[in-house]
Parts: sequence; C-alpha cells; structure tokens
Amino acid sequence: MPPIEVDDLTKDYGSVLANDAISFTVENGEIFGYLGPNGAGKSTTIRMLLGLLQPTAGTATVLGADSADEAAMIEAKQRIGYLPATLGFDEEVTGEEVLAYHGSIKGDTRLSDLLDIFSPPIDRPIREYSSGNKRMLGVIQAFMHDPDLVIMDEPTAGLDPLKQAEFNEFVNEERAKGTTVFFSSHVLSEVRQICDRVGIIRSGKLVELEDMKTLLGQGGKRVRIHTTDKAIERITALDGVREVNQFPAGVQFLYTGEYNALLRELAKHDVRDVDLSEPPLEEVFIHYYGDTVTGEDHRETHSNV
Ligand SMILES: Nc1ncnc2c1ncn2[C@@H]1O[C@H](COP(=O)(O)OP(=O)(O)OP(=O)(O)O)[C@@H](O)[C@H]1O
Repeated sequence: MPPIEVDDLTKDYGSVLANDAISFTVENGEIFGYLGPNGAGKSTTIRMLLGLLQPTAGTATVLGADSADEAAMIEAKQRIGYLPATLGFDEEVTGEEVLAYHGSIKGDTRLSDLLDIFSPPIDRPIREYSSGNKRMLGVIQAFMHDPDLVIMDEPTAGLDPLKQAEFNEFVNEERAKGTTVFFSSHVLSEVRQICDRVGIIRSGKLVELEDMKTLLGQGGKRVRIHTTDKAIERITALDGVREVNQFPAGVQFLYTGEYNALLRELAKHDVRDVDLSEPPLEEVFIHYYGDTVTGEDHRETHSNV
C-alpha cells in the first residue's frame, strides 16, 4: 500500500474552500514536493494527512491508517515524522530537553547522526535560537525515530543558503535509505533539486501532478539580455521563448528551447550582458496561476460551496 493516498480530500472552512477534491498518491521511497503559493491550501492538506484537521469530504490514508481514525493514527504516527509550519517549542527548555522528551515517546535511534549533520546549539534554551536553528531542531525531531514517512510543512523557510544546501543533501541521502518524504514549499528551486515528483496546488485545487523531468522541461530558465532592438527581435523569435518583457536596451524572457540555438543566435549580435537564472515559481507556472501572479493566492472567498 502506498504510504500516502489522498482521495477527493476536501476542506471547506465556510468562508474558503481550502482543499477542493484533491486526489494523489505518494509511492514508497518517493520524495514528493507539494508546491503552491501562500494560501493555496498546502498546510490544510498536511494537517488533514496527520489527522489534526477533519476533512469536510474525502479521505486521506497514511501508512495504511485512515487519518480520521484517531486510534489508527496514534499507531501510525510512531512511524511518521512531522515538521509543522509553525514550531511550538516551549521557549524555556533547551534543545536537548526537547529532543529527550520526543525520544522518550517515539525513539531516538538516529539522533546522534542527525546532530552531527545539523548541529543546533542543543544546550541553549529555545528562546535563544534563531529561526533557522529552530527549524533544524524540528527537522531532527522529525527524523530522529527513523520513521518510514516524513511530512514537512515548508521545511526550509528561514534557512540560510548553506543550511538549505545541507538540508537538500540530507533529503537526497534519505532517498537512498528509502524513506518516503512529503513536503510543502512555494520555492520551485528547492523542489527542483530534491523531489522525484511534484503536486501543484492553486486555490485549493491540485492543478498538476508531474515527475521532475517533465517539470524541468516546462520550467526552463529566465534569460535577461542587454542588446540592440534588432537583436531582441531575432532572439525572441526563437522556439521556446515565452513571457517576453522588453525594457530599455534589453529584454527578459523564459526560455525552454535548446541552449545551443540560443547561444548561436546571441553570437550573431552585439550583446552587452547576459544573465541566466532560475525563474520564480510564479513565472514558470504562469499558465497554472493565471495572470494575477504575485506569489499570493488571491482567490475570491465564497460561502458554503
Ligand atoms: N482555520 C481556518 N479558518 C478559515 N480559513 C482558513 C483556516 N486555515 C486556513 N484558512 C484559509 O484557507 C486557505 C488555505 O490556507 P493554507 O494555510 O492551507 O495555505 P498554504 O498553502 O499552506 O499557505 P502558506 O504557504 O501561506 O502557509 C487560505 O485562504 C487560508 O486563509
């Protein structure tokens, strides 16, 4: 049985339909990214997966347990790791005490290895922790009992690039160990680096379920070039150019075509500057997110749908 099975999962808060008949499956050993802008409904799904929130309709099954079945979930949670979006640690206790308490309930077989990797200042009280260190402590807590399934809500929010790279490497190693990992994010670059598959949620609806290779093909690069108007005309006529925005003495676009074709065209012109970068999620998925793209989910509210 797949570690996560979600079937027509729906949550209606009354004012907002936060999850609208969402269905997907996460396979054994998969690293699955749940991607969407702020307010899309990611946390709502995650909280229903863990039985922290009751669905209005539909079902979620984790490690064979129906998430609405409290008794089954108590047992399943022994083999699940969870990192919530908001970490509710007691500010007065030390990191060491947090981990000791968690270990006494769920186990701590991997604790010392995890402390070697993430090294938060465990002898200090939580109130002295930076937000990045708190999150690292949360990651350790999620993995320390060697769970079969780990569910994380925005695990890298607030991490500096170095810590983020450590986290990415760690998750990649978890893949080799066979741990199933489900995590939410609104940052394409992080799911791009570590996920096998991605579900994209917008306004409570799952709008796409893709494997990473397909996603990368769609994503392309953001290209910014300073050159002449004539060159811009030729370059933007290439296959794979979209979302073109011209500015004084230059142009910016998304490129999903052949790199050689772009380089050959650039070589023919007087190019003063070229910048290739990873586009933000909102640009890559403009066809999913529509034309009101700001990184926030501005759905219209409704009542009792
Ligand atoms: N308890 C609640 N009561 C009413 N509406 C809620 C409640 N919790 C969340 N919502 C609304 O449901 C929608 C989805 O919220 P959710 O927190 O699931 O999104 P998210 O994708 O996790 O966002 P973020 O990335 O900002 O954490 C939002 O419009 C939010 O305002």
